[in-house]
Amino acid sequence: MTKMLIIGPPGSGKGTQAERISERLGVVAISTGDIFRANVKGETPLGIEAKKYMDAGDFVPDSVTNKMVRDRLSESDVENGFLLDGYPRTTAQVDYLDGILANSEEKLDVVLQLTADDEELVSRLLGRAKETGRSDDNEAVIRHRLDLYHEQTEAVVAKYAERGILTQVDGIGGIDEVTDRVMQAIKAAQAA
Ligand SMILES: Nc1ncnc2c1ncn2[C@@H]1O[C@H](COP(=O)(O)OP(=O)(O)O)[C@@H](O)[C@H]1O
Ligand SMILES: [Mg+2]
Repeated sequence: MTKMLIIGPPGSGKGTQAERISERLGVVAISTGDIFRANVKGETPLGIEAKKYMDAGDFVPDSVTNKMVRDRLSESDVENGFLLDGYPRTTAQVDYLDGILANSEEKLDVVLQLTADDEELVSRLLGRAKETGRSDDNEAVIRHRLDLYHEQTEAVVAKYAERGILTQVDGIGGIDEVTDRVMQAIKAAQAA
C-alpha cells in the first residue's frame, strides 16, 4: 500500500494532480481543503468553525484539523493506500500525522512537492476566482496564503527532505505535462 503526500503552494495544482494520481494508482485522494469546503457548504459545526479561518486565508487550528484527518484515515477506503493533499502544512501537523501512522506498518512512502513561483501562482488563483468564485481567492487573501506557505509549510517540506522521501516536481507547464512529470517522479521514488 502506497502512502503519499502532495504538497505545494496554493495554486500549484495539487488538487488537479491529486485527482489524476488517485485515478491512475487506485488510491484515495484526501484533500483537507475539500473536506472543509464540503462542511462549509453543509453548514455543519465543523464547517461553521472552519469558515472563519478559511475566508481570511488563515489555517484552521491544528486541534480541529488533526482530529478531522485522524477520523478520515480511520475509514476503510484507505486500505489500498492514500494520497494526502493539503495536510500536513504545519510542523505540528507532521508530528500528529507521525503519531497516527505509528500504529501502521509503514510511514509515508513518497512526498511530492509541486513548485511554482509566487507571481505565476497569484495569476492562476485570480483566474480561478473568476471561474469558481472560491471565497478565499481574492488578491489580499491569496498573498496571505502564500506568506503562510513560506512561513510554515516550507518547514514541513524541509522535514520530509531530511527524511529522504521528498521529490520536487516542476509545476509550471500544461496540466498533462505536469501529470507526466508527477507519474515519472512517483515511479522513480518507488524504485529507489
Ligand atoms: N492542513 C490544514 N491545516 C489548516 N488549515 C487547512 C488545512 N488544509 C486546508 N485548510 C484550510 O482550508 C483552506 C483551503 O485549503 P486548500 O483548498 O488546500 O487550499 P490551497 O490548495 O489553495 O492551498 C486553507 O486556506 C485553510 O484555511
Ligand atoms: Mg487545493
